[in-house]
Amino acid sequence: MSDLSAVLAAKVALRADLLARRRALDPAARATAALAVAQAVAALIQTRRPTTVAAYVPVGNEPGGPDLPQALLTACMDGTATLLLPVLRDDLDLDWARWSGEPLARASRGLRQPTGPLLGRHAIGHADLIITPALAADRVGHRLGRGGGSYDRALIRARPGVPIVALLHDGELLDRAPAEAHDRRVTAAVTPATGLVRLDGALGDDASLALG
Ligand SMILES: Nc1nc2c(c(=O)[nH]1)N(C=O)[C@@H](CNc1ccc(C(=O)N[C@@H](CCC(=O)O)C(=O)O)cc1)CN2
Ligand SMILES: Nc1ncnc2c1ncn2[C@@H]1O[C@H](COP(=O)(O)OP(=O)(O)OP(=O)(O)O)[C@@H](O)[C@H]1O
Repeated sequence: MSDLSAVLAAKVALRADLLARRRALDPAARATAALAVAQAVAALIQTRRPTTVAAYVPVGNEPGGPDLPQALLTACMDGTATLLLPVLRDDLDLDWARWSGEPLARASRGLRQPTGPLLGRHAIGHADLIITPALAADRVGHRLGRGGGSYDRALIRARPGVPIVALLHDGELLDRAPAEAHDRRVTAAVTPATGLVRLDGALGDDASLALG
């Protein structure tokens, strides 16, 4: 097997394992974990006082839970920051819309999305704090997503040096995760047990990895 197909196979196996573990989470523990993650991200917004936050709407068993956008909006409104949420394009790239609390619309893949005017793929470049979904991340910031490559594309447009924070369940911050050249790294993770963890294994390697 070539190195590349070994990495792809490792990603497929790890995704299946992580999704199965998420399905097995006890609902009460999941709700407690969601609250801990949402509170840690809200606290990060209150400390850093960003002007624009790009976040996401958790679906299914994803960390942060379904009420994450409202918790982040409340934290943003304290400091009058703008909250952007993703709108999945047909090509799996991400567009963005501002969200101020209006009802979210049901979309493909179980997603819930904002319905306001689309701001374009480059709107993520205005964010000074980016919150991403992930199935896992490792200590140097490699992020494993669902496999569409949406965030690999979107994060290329992030402003250099902006904190990029992946939200995880306990046990999803790994020592090492399989990674390919196109994988965009995150600079930090939040888990229910640890709160914010800086992933600085590649500091000095790329200024965009700094948590700031
Ligand atoms: N909440 C969230 N939004 C996101 C992502 C994500 O991973 N999570 N994405 C990351 O790139 C993009 C969308 N890509 C996605 C790819 C696959 C599935 C998916 O497998 N959905 C399940 C249903 C959800 C569940 O219950 O877990 C499905 O279709 O069976 C969802 C989103 C942009 N927005
Ligand atoms: N910059 C890019 N432009 C176009 N396609 C890309 C880019 N980056 C990654 N891809 C494609 O996306 C696919 C999935 O990549 P990968 O397995 O890293 O997704 P992921 O990060 O787990 O998913 P997601 O970001 O959607 O959560 C790959 O086939 C890859 O070729």
